[in-house]
Amino acid sequence: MTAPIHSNEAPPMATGFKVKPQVPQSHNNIKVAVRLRPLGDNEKHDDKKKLKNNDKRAWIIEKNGSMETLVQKGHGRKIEGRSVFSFDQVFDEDVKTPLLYKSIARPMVRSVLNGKHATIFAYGQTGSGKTFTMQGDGKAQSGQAGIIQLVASDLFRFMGQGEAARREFVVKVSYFEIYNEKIHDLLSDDSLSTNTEGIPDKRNTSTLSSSTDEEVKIRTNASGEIVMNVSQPVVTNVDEVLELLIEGNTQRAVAATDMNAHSSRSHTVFRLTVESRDPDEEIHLDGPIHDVVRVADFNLVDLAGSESVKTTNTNSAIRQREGGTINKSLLALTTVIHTLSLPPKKRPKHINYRDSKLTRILQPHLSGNAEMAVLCCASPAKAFLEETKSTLKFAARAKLVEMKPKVNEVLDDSATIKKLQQELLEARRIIEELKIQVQHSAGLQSSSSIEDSSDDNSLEKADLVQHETRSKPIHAEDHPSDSNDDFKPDYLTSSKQSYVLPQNVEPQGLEYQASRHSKASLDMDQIFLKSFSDETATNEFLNSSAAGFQLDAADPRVARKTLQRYMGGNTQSVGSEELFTFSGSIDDEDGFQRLQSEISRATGQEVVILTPQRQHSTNAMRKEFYDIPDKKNEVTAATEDESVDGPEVSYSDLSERHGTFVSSPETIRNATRLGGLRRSLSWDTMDLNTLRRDQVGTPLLALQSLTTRDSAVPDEVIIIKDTTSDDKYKCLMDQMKSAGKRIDFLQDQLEQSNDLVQDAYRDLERARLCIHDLVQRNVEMKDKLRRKRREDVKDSYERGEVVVEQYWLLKGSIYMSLFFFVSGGHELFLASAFFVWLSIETNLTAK
Ligand SMILES: Nc1ncnc2c1ncn2[C@@H]1O[C@H](COP(=O)(O)OP(=O)(O)OP(=O)(O)O)[C@@H](O)[C@H]1O
Repeated sequence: MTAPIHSNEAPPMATGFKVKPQVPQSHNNIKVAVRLRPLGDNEKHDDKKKLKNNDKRAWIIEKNGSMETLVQKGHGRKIEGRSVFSFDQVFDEDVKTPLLYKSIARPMVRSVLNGKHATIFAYGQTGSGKTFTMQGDGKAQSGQAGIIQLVASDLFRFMGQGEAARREFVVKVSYFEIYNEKIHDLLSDDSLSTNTEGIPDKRNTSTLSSSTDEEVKIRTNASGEIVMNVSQPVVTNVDEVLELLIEGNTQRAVAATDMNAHSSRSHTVFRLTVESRDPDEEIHLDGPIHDVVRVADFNLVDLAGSESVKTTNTNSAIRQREGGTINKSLLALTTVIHTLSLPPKKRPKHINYRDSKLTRILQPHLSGNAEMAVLCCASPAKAFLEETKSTLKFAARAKLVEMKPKVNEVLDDSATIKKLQQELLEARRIIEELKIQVQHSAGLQSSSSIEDSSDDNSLEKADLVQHETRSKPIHAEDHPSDSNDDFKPDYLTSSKQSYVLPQNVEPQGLEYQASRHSKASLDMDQIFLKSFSDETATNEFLNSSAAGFQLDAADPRVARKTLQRYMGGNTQSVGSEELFTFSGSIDDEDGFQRLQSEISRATGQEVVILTPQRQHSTNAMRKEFYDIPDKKNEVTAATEDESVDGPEVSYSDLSERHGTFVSSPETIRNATRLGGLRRSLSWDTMDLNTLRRDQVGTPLLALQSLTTRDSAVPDEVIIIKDTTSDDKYKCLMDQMKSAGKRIDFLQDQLEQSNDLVQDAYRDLERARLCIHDLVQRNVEMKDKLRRKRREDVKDSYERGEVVVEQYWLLKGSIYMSLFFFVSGGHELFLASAFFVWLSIETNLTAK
């Protein structure tokens, strides 16, 4: 065994060498460690000079502060970056992988569990020990674990420790290689074969590239992430991870070269994707709850060895081609690393990650959002001095690259699904509600159109309404027997009776039959609901909520409160003086029996009235609507402060104002006891109370809810109109109301048109001012123009005068000079010629 050349001593003074590491000590830089492998057998024996092992080595390791340094042996000048290289750690051949793992990779495992990406890649010349470092000796049952095995083991171990123990984890594995610039999924079903030993198969790489594996495509998704369609089995323990590693290895492109009997001819990426969520942590976005999920990838990259043709099998064209693409992609990696290592100011904006598949895949991590470590494997042998130097130079460059890993959190997929499902349900619910409303308003419209058709005679109109309603009784003949195929409601189909109503008893709108445990929904078309209360407030309330209840109450507040409480139910009035005379409490079974027989006698039909189930319903209702706990077995009595209907002024007051009074049995009982209400009828229809809060105000839904009730449901219910109701008054009220609305509308219109007129007037004013302004400016401009023109004319005139004068002077001078010339006055001729010349000259210069 070679003695470790790992010295903590100060560097030899003789060399005068002082290590000044250029490597920044930033915590966030790529971690770089160098691992020297033991001398190979051929390196030991191949030494013709019969040197001792120590002498065959080209490097010694020295410690310098926090850095470790590789110093080239016997090199005269010690220059950092040439013969001296400093790194975080340098491991000599005696150091076992677990030690290396502990100081370099273990902290990264914890980071990945916390949601940070991480990448470790093994770099170095072919045969330098990259695969050995990453995968150990590749055997399943061997003690020589590699980084991948150790990472997997710690990953699952740390999950159960500390903070991580609170979280839920999902681990997925993908394993792919880049061979001849093509990506192959090593875990895809069709590519797997079994090799229990896990030794990389010496797959005949001559056939590999052809067609055995389908090439995996890289694409960028909508959110800018790089995605590949590789298999990602979920693993739950370290054994499963190792099985996949072994399975994948059977597919790796490996071949024997002169340098390495199992030389990797491809770059491989073993990726552990760790997703985790804290079950207690959730956020609310637009209502629904979302889990926050941390997703981190741990890339364990075993690069193919950088190689020169001389050291590998040069005879094979395939090997040479492989070597070419390997070197090309390693060059791309080196270029990217080099660019990233430049100071920000010198760094180009665009980095060519797309130059190779390797850099493209590693781009998200290389670009900074990851913890990264480079394990540079090298041979200490003198024979590979240049190759090792090249590796160390790469390592030194990598050391300069700064990383900024962050925790990667996303919204849970399943939460997204949940959200969509909720949205779908909500949409369905809204559609159902809308359908019901449409059907309901269609019913109301048909009635109101009849009403509207006769404005003059409201009594006639009321008759029409009655006739319309009467003409559509719900009989068994209209609704053939129920079947599971069509969902015709039981209570619409089970009646075997037809109604022959007495003249003075008219069904007013709502007519239906119900039977217990009906499973179908109501046919909404058949239902016509109308309010005939003489309480304005109540009417308003009922109309606005499209409910079909009749209710009399002295105090509108009481009415409203009662309605709110009973909205899901069916509070109806049967209070006809002519028809029924009923006194005494009706909240007992006897009372109802008697009432029932009264109505039956009057109508000639057998009628079952809803039984109150008073205590149960009240308690349920208390709970549901008011959040008041059950008052077990307590009969609620109406008091001044708390009655079923809310606070009331006095019962005698009620009786004075309403000879016929409908309210809860309790109110009636108490009122009767006080002697105020002689002929009052009332019953509860608690069975029709809504099941849910959102059904309040939607009687049809409430009726539907009958179908799901376990409690006794009446077989038949007939709503009977009190013939004493003043339809005329009601119609007038309606008309008044609509007239009021119309007045309001016209008032609005008037106000709006007032506004419009005012706006138009303001605009007109503005336009007038503008025109005035323009006219003013026009006049001013014209004035200016006139003045200017006058001045110009004057100027030109003046200039013209000068020219005329000059012209005549010149002409005169010429004639004179001619005269003097002819007359022989030469001196005078010369003088006049000079004058001509002078005036011409002056004129020219002036121009
Ligand atoms: N630190 C080490 N201790 C013991 N043996 C080692 C060590 N490093 C490498 N080896 C051995 O050296 C040989 C070559 O190693 P390995 O296959 O890991 O090289 P490589 O860098 O992956 O080469 P290539 O790039 O060609 O795939 C293997 O037989 C391996 O067992």
